[in-house]
Amino acid sequence: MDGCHLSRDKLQGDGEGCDLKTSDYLKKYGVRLKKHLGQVFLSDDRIAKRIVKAAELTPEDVVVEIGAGAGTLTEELAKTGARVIAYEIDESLAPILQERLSKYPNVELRFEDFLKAKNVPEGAICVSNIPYNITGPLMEKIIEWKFKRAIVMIQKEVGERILAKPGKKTYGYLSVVVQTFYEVKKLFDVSRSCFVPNPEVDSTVVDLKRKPVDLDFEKFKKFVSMIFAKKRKTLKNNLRPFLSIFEGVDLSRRAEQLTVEEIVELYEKWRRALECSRG
Ligand SMILES: C[S@@+](CC[C@H](N)C(=O)[O-])C[C@H]1O[C@@H](n2cnc3c(N)ncnc32)[C@H](O)[C@@H]1O
Repeated sequence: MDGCHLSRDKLQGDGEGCDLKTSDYLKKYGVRLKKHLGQVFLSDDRIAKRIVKAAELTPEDVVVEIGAGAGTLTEELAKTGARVIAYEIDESLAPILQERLSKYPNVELRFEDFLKAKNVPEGAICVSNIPYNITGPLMEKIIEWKFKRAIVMIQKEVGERILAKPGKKTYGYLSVVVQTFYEVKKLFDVSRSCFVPNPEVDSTVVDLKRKPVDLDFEKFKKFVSMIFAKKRKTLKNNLRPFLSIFEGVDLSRRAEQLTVEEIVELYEKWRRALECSRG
């Protein structure tokens, strides 16, 4: 079959058959890909189209893309008419992005590290194929910037952790932190053969919808790290310095057995007690 095979649940590519636009641009500008920046680029714009379709963008929306790469996804976002702010840390990609995107006045390119970005519009929609080597810190940034929705392509195994329910082996810190702030849904898997170069892993596209939750994120992260510090130990063990706060609470379970709501309830108890003790 020519090109990437499209199926309902999984998009597969056959490498050579995929649209070579991305490779052509890289060749034209002599750009060498940087593994340490997680540079695996979509080589099939049908996947970019499918991601953008799922986002249901309108010209009134503000979209933030983390890691524009060679602009395959950015160009599809631009076509929706939404205001697109695309971050890219690697300035050597500027000639490609400028050639591909200069015809779209609704696109703003920001050549900076998204992890250090200061003026990200709060409450925007994030649509990104994110660099896999920094998925954890980027997910935390997505929460901090209060994106109202985030449609992100991530490594399949990380997707499983984000989507995991209590009692599953993959349920842990990342599942709890993300699911506290977002309703999470899997959209579809993408085969490794749809990227240049082919990564060693498959990908998943997940859809995150912001919940009306207002928590002190820094404190919450600290609490969740603490209860998952020794994953196989009970809450009693992990919360040892604070046992007096939890008198009368059953701490015989492990954090991985608790729902997100139960964890938020314990966190609120802990936070209130610490605030009271400080007067
Ligand atoms: C997985 S590639 C995706 C590229 C493109 N969006 C696509 O789908 O083909 C991730 C991109 O993020 C960029 N990147 C890595 N770390 C970054 C950071 N801290 N801030 C902004 N961009 C970053 C990389 O240079 C790379 O271009």
